[in-house]
Amino acid sequence: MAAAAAALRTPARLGLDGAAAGEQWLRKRQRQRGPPAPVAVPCRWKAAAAAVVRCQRAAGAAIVEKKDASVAAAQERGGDGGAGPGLTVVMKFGGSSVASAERMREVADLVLSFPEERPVVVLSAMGKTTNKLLVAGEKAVSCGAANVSELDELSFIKELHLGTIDQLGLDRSIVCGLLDELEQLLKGIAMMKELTLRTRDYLVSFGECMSTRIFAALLNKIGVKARQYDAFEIGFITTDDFTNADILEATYPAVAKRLHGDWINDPAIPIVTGFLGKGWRSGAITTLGRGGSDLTATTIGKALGLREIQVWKDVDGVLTCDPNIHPKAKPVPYLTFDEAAELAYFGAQVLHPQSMRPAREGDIPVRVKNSYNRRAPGTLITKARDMSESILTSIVLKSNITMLDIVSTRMLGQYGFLAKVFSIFEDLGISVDCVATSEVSISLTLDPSKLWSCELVQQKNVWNSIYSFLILCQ
Ligand SMILES: Nc1ncnc2c1ncn2[C@@H]1O[C@H](COP(=O)(O)OP(=O)(O)O)[C@@H](O)[C@H]1O
Ligand SMILES: N[C@@H](CC(=O)OP(=O)(O)O)C(=O)O
Repeated sequence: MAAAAAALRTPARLGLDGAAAGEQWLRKRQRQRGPPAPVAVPCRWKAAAAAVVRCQRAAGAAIVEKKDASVAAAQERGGDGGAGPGLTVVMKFGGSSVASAERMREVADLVLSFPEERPVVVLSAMGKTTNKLLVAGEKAVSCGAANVSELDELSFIKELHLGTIDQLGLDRSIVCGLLDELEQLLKGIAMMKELTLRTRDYLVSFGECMSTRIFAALLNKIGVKARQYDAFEIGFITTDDFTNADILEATYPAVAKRLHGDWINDPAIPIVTGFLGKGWRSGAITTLGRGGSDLTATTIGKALGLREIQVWKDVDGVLTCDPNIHPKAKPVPYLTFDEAAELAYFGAQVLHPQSMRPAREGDIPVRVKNSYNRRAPGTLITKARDMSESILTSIVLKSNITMLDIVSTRMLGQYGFLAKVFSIFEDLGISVDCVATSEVSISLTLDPSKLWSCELVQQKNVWNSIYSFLILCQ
């Protein structure tokens, strides 16, 4: 892998210094683009705006609504993902892909190596920035406001971002305001001696806000017009479940309207923050759960009805198992949305568990590729695939499972027993992963992220309801 990456970094291939690659790309783009077309169906957007209002009045309904207004609108627009003037693909780059100045250059080169595409770029925070921000927040709770400036993690984040900007020859002012704001926030946490989930989301948002600003500035410097967007400012509307928010249906028309409208009026590659949204009730910054930039990418793909969603990682696609467990894991060439969703849900860290949903709903292929080894074919995820040869697709390991065994002879020949058990979990809002039953027992595994994020395990009444049910069963 190191050899492949080194080969791709030759100056001839990069060609970024003289802005030649950028200018070449721009010229080709202008030849292909032709005259800008108006937004084809303005009445659709009025319908979408009405949907936003409905969502604000009844969030619950908005969460469960499955209607695909944005997909229909995008398709009716004449297929922005086709040969028309619109954007064609999403290219999402994870933290490992943009971990340094050298990696940012490499990714810029990679984006420009597809001159036939009109991409939307989604970025995660640089390298391990999100983890560092979280540790800084934890430390700030007890370190005292006077000591915040000395936190190792804050110094690391400052050095990483300012160092990257210097190496790329950009202006430090791109992130100076954000770094000051970050330090102020950490001082606020230190003064309050508390780090709420809401503050945690605000805190980690600095990672994506900085990486996207740096990358957009890099593209502009090399002569490729790019425009940075904070997802929470362009219509990514979510539930107010801080650290694990769900995207609301109103997001699709809002995001499509903004990105498509800007592109038509003044074409520039959109560079969008992954992972972030805006709580519909609180108006505060939310996050989509760890690894949530994948979901940002598929949401944009569906919103704009794009041709393809590309998710660029540091591995050759979805592998037959976690390479940290078995280094000889092999890439899986094809997967269905359902298989990928299941793998992600049951622990394959490579994709965000919810990320397949928008892609499946919009029927947009997802390609998982390696930004360190771009020639590797990667994994193509689509609605259906040839299953005739497949025996075992991939193996995942999910640790920290909470398992509950309910054993009672009162189940024998009875009806409604399972219904009673599951109604308790429904009341408590606990998601059940796996179920096995026999005539006298039920074994359940519970989704740990929901358990811990809701802090349900600490609520006595939860366990009281389960215990009293178990006693009833005896
Ligand atoms: N089945 C799997 N296939 C591929 N990668 C996996 C799998 N299970 C776990 N991983 C891990 O997921 C990592 C890629 O996901 P992630 O770190 O979220 O990437 P990024 O930050 O680039 O989006 C890989 O480096 C690998 O260690
Ligand atoms: N930066 C966030 C969001 C994300 O998607 O990251 P990555 O693409 O590097 O997994 C995280 O670390 O969770």
